[in-house]
Amino acid sequence: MAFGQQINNLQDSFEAALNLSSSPGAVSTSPTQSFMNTLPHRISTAKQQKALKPFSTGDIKILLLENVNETAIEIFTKQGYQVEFQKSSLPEAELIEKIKDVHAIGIRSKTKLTAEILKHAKNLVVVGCFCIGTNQVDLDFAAKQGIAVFNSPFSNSRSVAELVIAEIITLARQLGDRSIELHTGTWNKVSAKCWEVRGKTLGIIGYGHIGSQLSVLAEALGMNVLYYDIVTIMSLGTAKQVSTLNELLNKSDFITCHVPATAETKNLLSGPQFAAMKDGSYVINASRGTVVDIPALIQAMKAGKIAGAALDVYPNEPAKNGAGAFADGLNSWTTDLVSLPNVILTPHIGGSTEEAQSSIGIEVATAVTKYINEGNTVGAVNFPEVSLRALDLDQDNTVRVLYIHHNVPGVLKTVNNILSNHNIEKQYSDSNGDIAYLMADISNVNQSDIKQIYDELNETDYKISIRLLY
Ligand SMILES: NC(=O)C1=CN([C@@H]2O[C@H](COP(=O)(O)OP(=O)(O)OC[C@H]3O[C@@H](n4cnc5c(N)ncnc54)[C@H](O)[C@@H]3O)[C@@H](O)[C@H]2O)C=CC1
Ligand SMILES: O=C(O)C(=O)COP(=O)(O)O
Repeated sequence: MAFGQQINNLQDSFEAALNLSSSPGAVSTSPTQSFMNTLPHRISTAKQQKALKPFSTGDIKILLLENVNETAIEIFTKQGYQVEFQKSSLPEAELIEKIKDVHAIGIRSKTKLTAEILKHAKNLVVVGCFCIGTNQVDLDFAAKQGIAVFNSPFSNSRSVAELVIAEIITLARQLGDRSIELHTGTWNKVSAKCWEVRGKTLGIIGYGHIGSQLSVLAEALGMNVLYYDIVTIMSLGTAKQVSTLNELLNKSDFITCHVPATAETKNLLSGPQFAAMKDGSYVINASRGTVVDIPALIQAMKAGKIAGAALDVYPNEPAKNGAGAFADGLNSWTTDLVSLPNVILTPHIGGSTEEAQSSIGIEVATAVTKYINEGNTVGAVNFPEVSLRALDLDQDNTVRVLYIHHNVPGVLKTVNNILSNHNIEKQYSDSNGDIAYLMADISNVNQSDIKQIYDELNETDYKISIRLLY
């Protein structure tokens, strides 16, 4: 089949690019490591009770939650990692138990990795968010623990944009209501308050990956597009950026949100914003459940101000699929919302297509693997982006030093002094806020040197986490 073949080719090319062959050895530690770690490549900071020995991919444990795509499972399994897969997210207590043991975790939008949970993650080096949003992870806390976080910044943006196009027409033609009526035997052929979308104005809040794709698709349908964003962005097609949210609200027939969940976007659309919209306008939210104040939306709909709404995301979302999962008081307004006409409710499926999930699986699993095997952080969302070309395993006695540290003066001098008896073949260092990351390949290192280098680096005050790959 053409689609399947395309996916396989994509995976092949990713793997070719990665050259995911055997892994170097490694030792590592971080201040949060338990006194006595159980894994061969982790040694205690205080007492080096484990012999330093080459790292084996077979020791790496990965927990995959929320039905992460099989493309990711394949990549991790091929590496020889130990992979545990769960279809849903986990209750907090179970997550804490499981996260204590693993080196990598793969999640989607549902699993919250708060500081409270991450502080139990004694062996964790990397989080893979198999989605776009990363608001579910405490990124700063993770960085301070030396845990890199990766996501897939655009693999599902087209899927979301297409869903929103479908919703615009569905709302304009009241398709949801007509379909429900006919399912229950009622023939209701009406044209009142049903519209073409051609010539109408779409107002996009957040003109990023999704908002800008949507803009192109909407223009192809003959819509005029306005957008509001906190940064100035060049428009695609003939879309126009407006300088205030209010201007967008006043002028648009359809308003759709594509912003991240931040303190600033919480209840971005609430009572005053609904009041500022044109009478009979439509509201769409496929970003995050915090962005639209749903009780205020219900009020505006009951008052006849808003003619329809499509929601894909909610402040509280069920942990797993199943009858009754949404209607059981998870959110106080559910009964009110479902009783309104022309409201489309979808269970956070904006990015849920075969194409998106497959390519997200490949992209994030590839980044996570490159970090575990090579220390490469290109694409990390909470770390400095550092990369050196793959370690040459044929070159004897070469060690890659991965040194994550607090971003303070004097670190390079100290670290290079420690490495100075060896030839530094390559070195790269970068910082991101309080966190900095140094990667160096050094040659002519024997087994006893490895231990000494490790011990000396481990004594430095500003280290967060150290791994030596060989
Ligand atoms: N329903 C679903 O299944 C999915 C939902 N999403 C959500 O959609 C959001 C947007 O995704 P992308 O377009 O890929 O993100 P993006 O980062 O490419 O674009 C977000 C845009 O919002 C702008 N922005 C941020 N704060 C703003 C504010 N206060 N007011 C106006 N604009 C603001 C940014 O400047 C940026 O241009 C994600 O953060 C995620 O939460 C993403 C994928 C799937
Ligand atoms: O990519 C995102 O941010 C999404 O919201 C999609 O989330 P999901 O992978 O469907 O849990």
